[in-house]
Amino acid sequence: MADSAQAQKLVYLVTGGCGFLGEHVVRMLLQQEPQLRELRIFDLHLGPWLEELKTGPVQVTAIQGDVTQAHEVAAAVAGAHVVIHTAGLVDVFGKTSPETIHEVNVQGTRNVIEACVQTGTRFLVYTSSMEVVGPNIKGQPFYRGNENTPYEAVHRHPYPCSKALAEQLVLEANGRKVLGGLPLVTCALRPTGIYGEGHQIMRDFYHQGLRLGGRLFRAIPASVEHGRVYVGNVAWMHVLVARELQHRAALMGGQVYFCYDNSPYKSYEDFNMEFLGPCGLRLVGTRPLLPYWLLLFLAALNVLLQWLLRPLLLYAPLLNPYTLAMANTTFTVSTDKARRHFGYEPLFSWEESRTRTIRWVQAVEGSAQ
Ligand SMILES: NC(=O)c1ccc[n+]([C@@H]2O[C@H](COP(=O)([O-])OP(=O)(O)OC[C@H]3O[C@@H](n4cnc5c(N)ncnc54)[C@H](O)[C@@H]3O)[C@@H](O)[C@H]2O)c1
Ligand SMILES: C[C@@H](CO)CCC[C@@H](C)[C@H]1CC[C@H]2[C@@H]3[C@H](O)C=C4C[C@@H](O)CC[C@]4(C)[C@H]3CC[C@]12C
Repeated sequence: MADSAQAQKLVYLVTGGCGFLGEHVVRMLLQQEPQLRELRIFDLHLGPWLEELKTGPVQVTAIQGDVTQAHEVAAAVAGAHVVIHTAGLVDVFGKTSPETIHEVNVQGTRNVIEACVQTGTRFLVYTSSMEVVGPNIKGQPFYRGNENTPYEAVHRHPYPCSKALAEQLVLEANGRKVLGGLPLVTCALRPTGIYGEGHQIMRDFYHQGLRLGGRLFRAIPASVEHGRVYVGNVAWMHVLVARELQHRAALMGGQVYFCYDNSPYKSYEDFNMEFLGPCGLRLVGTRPLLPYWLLLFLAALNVLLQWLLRPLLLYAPLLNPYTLAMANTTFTVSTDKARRHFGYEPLFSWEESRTRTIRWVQAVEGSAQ
C-alpha cells in the first residue's frame, strides 16, 4: 500500500493507452492507483474520451506518438517512474506486413527499453501474450498449464514471433543500469484471449451473426478449450504488478505471469455465446457443421484471395490457417503465480465480467440500429 510520503508522487506512462486493453488500464490506474500524480497516455491515435479524464485530480497528459520513433518514445518516458508498455500491432489476419509488425512490436519495445535506460525510468511492465508460448505450429494442446509447464514454443506467424522476441528483450533488460546507476526492473504479463467492453472481434462475430439471421454456425468442436480473460482483470493485474514491482523487485524482476481470472474453460465459440446468446444469437450445431479438411481448404482459399485481391482491396477475413489452428487447439492456463508473487486476485467475478460484456454488446446493438 502507498505510504503517505509517496502519495500522489508518481508519474506513469501507458503506451498504447487508447487501445482496447490500454483504455481499461488507463481507467483502472485512475481509479485504483492512489500514488498517481501524472498519467501519460502515449498512442499513435488518441481517443476523444481522453478529454473527460482531464478534469480529475490526476494530471492526464495525452501524447500522440509512434513507438517506432525512438526520440518520441524517449521524450514521453523522460521523468516517468513506471512504464506500462501495451502498444502493439495485434494482427493475425494479414492486414499488416510482417515487417511492420516486427517494427512496431519488436523495435518499438526496444525503443521503450532504451528510453527507460537513457532517462532513468526504473520500472517497466510489458504486455506480452499467451502466444509467446503457444499454440505452436504443431497444434499441440496446452491443457491448464502454468508458467513452468514444458511446451515446445515454435512459431512461424509474424505476430507471435514478434511478441516472443519483444518479451525476451524486456526480460533480458531486467537489471540493466538506468541513468543514475540504479537497476531497471522489468516483467511481462501474458494474457490469454482478452474479452470485454471494446473487444473488436466480439463485435465482428456479433455483426456476422446478425447478418446470418441471428445464427452462428459451429466450426470448432466444443471439446477444444480456449483460454480467455476479462479485460478489467487484465487491466487490474497491470496496475497491481506495476505497483508491487516497486516493492518486490528481487522477486518479480525478470518474471513472466500469465493473466488469468475465473472465466470458464470453453471452446472459443461456446465462450462467445455466453455474451452473444443473451443478445439474441444462436450457435447452430452441437458438432462442427463442416469437416476440418473443408475448413482448412476454405482458410487456404482465403489466403489465396487475400493475395490476389491485395492490389485492389484489403481482404482480411477472420478465417485463415493460423486463426483456425488457434481456435482448434486447446490452450488454457491454470496458475496462481501472480497471486503468490504480488497478491493478485481478480477484481471482477465471472458473473460481473459476463454481465458487463453483455451490456456492452447490447449497447453495440443499440448504436448499430
Ligand atoms: N487482444 C487480446 O486478446 C490480447 C491478448 C494478449 C495480449 N495482447 C496484447 O495486448 C496489447 C494491447 O492489445 P489490444 O488488443 O488492446 O490491441 P489494440 O490494437 O486495441 O491496442 C493497441 C494500441 O497500440 C497502439 N499502437 C499501435 N501501433 C503503435 C505505434 N507504432 N505507436 C504507438 N502506439 C501504437 C494502437 O493505436 C492501439 O491503441 C498488445 O501488445 C497485444 O499484443 C492482446
Ligand atoms: C474458425 C472460426 C470459426 O468461428 C473461429 C476463428 C476464431 C479466431 C478469429 C480467434 C480464435 C483465437 C483467437 C486469438 C486468441 O484468443 C488469442 C489471441 C492472443 C492475442 O495476443 C491477440 C489476439 C489473439 C490472436 C486472438 C485473435 C482471434 C482468434 C485467432
